[in-house]
Amino acid sequence: MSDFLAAALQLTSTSDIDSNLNAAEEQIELAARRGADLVGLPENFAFLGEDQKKLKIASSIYEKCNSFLVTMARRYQVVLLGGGFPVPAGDGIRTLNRAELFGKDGQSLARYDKIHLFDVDLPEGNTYRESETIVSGSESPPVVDVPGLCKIGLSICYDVRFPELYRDLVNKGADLLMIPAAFTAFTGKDHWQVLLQARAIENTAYVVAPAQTGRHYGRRQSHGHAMVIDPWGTVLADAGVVQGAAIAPADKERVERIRGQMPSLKHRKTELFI
Ligand SMILES: O=C(O)CNC(=O)[C@H](CS)NC(=O)CCC(=O)C(=O)O
Repeated sequence: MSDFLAAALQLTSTSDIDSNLNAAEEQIELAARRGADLVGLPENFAFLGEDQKKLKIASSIYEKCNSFLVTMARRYQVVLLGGGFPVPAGDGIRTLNRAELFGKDGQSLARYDKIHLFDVDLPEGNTYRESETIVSGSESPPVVDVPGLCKIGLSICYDVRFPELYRDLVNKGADLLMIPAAFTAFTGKDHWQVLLQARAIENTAYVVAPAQTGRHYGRRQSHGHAMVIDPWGTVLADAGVVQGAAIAPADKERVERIRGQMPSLKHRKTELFI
């Protein structure tokens, strides 16, 4: 039996760091009490506010996130993903947007700096220019074999639209794909669940997708629906639109079983494609 419970947490983060971290701890504790071994926090869990404010206090957000994640992993004995937090980029202005996985002892297991930046003008009027405040990561995301769980691959939010990133994670052995997000309400209603299920089905892998939900500041509103999806593409848990968690069992053997039933990864003709 190598079953474990995976929790995709859902938050409504604002520009108030302390209250965001308190809300995050509350959900981590609830998930741990329900028996979760793997717990994911969404993108922007510690701060979701105006870009200029974020840049001004970036190093303090980073310090707080780092010690928070180490403390929470140890306190609640969970493998914990900080799904996206700013890390000063070294140019004194912008930041990296980092996801980092911590073990139960608080050790850092893997980290990933978001590659694909959300520079999009949405038809509803909102404009996003992530590259104005964030430097793109320069390395493909990692896969880490977490003892007692499975091989976990990292990604962040907008990455979900780039299937080649997940194919790379699966080529590196991933059984489970972490997709922490702050998906917009506008794109989320049409794209979020479809994209997540597609990534799960085409890679025959679990998807654990923590999410932001509701109104954060100004017109910024997130879609919610944090999810756990199995390697067949079935949604095992959906957090709806309130703060909380989607919690469901994951199991390495189930990945192998479903890859046996639907061996599409084995039928690839990679030699025909660039
Ligand atoms: O703003 C920050 O502080 C940090 N970054 C985010 O929240 C990012 C960029 S605005 N959000 C997304 O990538 C949403 C993608 C999305 O919604 C889609 O692909 O449709």
